[in-house]
Amino acid sequence: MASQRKTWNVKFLHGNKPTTECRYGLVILNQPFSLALLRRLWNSTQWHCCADGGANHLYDSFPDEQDRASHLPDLIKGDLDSLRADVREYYAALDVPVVQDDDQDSTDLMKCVSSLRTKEAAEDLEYTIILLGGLSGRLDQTIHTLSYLHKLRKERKQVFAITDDNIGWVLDEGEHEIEIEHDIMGQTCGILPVGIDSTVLSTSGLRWNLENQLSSFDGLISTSNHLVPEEKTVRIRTSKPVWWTAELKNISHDARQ
Ligand SMILES: Nc1ncnc2c1ncn2[C@@H]1O[C@H](COP(=O)(O)OP(=O)(O)OP(=O)(O)O)[C@@H](O)[C@H]1O
Ligand SMILES: Cc1ncc(C[n+]2csc(CCO)c2C)c(N)n1
Repeated sequence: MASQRKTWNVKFLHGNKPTTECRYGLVILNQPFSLALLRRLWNSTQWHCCADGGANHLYDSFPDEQDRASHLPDLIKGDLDSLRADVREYYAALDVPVVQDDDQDSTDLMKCVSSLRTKEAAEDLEYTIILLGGLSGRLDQTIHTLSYLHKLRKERKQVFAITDDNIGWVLDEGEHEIEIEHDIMGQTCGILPVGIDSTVLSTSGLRWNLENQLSSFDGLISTSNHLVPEEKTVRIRTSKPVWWTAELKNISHDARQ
């Protein structure tokens, strides 16, 4: 097993501006999301990109024109089969780059990440990627998200997928410390052996912990596990990459929205 230990914090869920040394990129996918979640993730990221029809959701999120115009994405990219004509015209008129890539062997999500790679190479920086959406809805797209983040772990330090219900990401083989934001995360969580034959898991900080236990799609899977209110850190050791997911609390009644 690799001897790396990684620390994860998800403070960006609070919607605060990131500190200058961290770079965050938001990729808005073609899925419904709450305005409350969008605002938080928008505020905590420096680069904003819409995957094709993701721009429709961004546009529709802001009925107020001033609000809409102050949330312009840096890029809209995809094969553009989902982007509405009125949305395209609106953003193009405000000089948002709308890039059509007709490749039918890659998804619009992949096309956005490809543009971020180019930007990163120019800036000599790595961005933490936050996907808004991708964990529910169409099963083929959902599995694509699970698979794509599994692959991206080999080239990137941090990629998160976030919906109104969940946050999830891939824990590569090794040791992980996850800082829990109890005010935002709900109690339910899971460790999912997706894309691997099996893994050996040890955990602490959960309601039901594992101690060198084999987990596989065909066997034990830790679903419906619970975070413990007293525990600020969850530790997970895994011999193969796994998906970690935690439920999010409903933030749409937040006073700031
Ligand atoms: N129903 C969905 N469930 C989960 N993720 C989705 C869903 N629809 C879209 N996405 C995500 O949003 C991105 C942009 O959406 P878009 O509808 O433009 O997809 P696409 O890549 O053109 O795929 P398709 O042609 O199969 O719809 C997708 O690449 C995918 O990551
Ligand atoms: C084996 C195989 N299966 C499906 C597709 C179709 N496809 C995959 S990504 C994509 C773009 C979606 O915007 C499309 C149409 C393919 N090319 N190859």
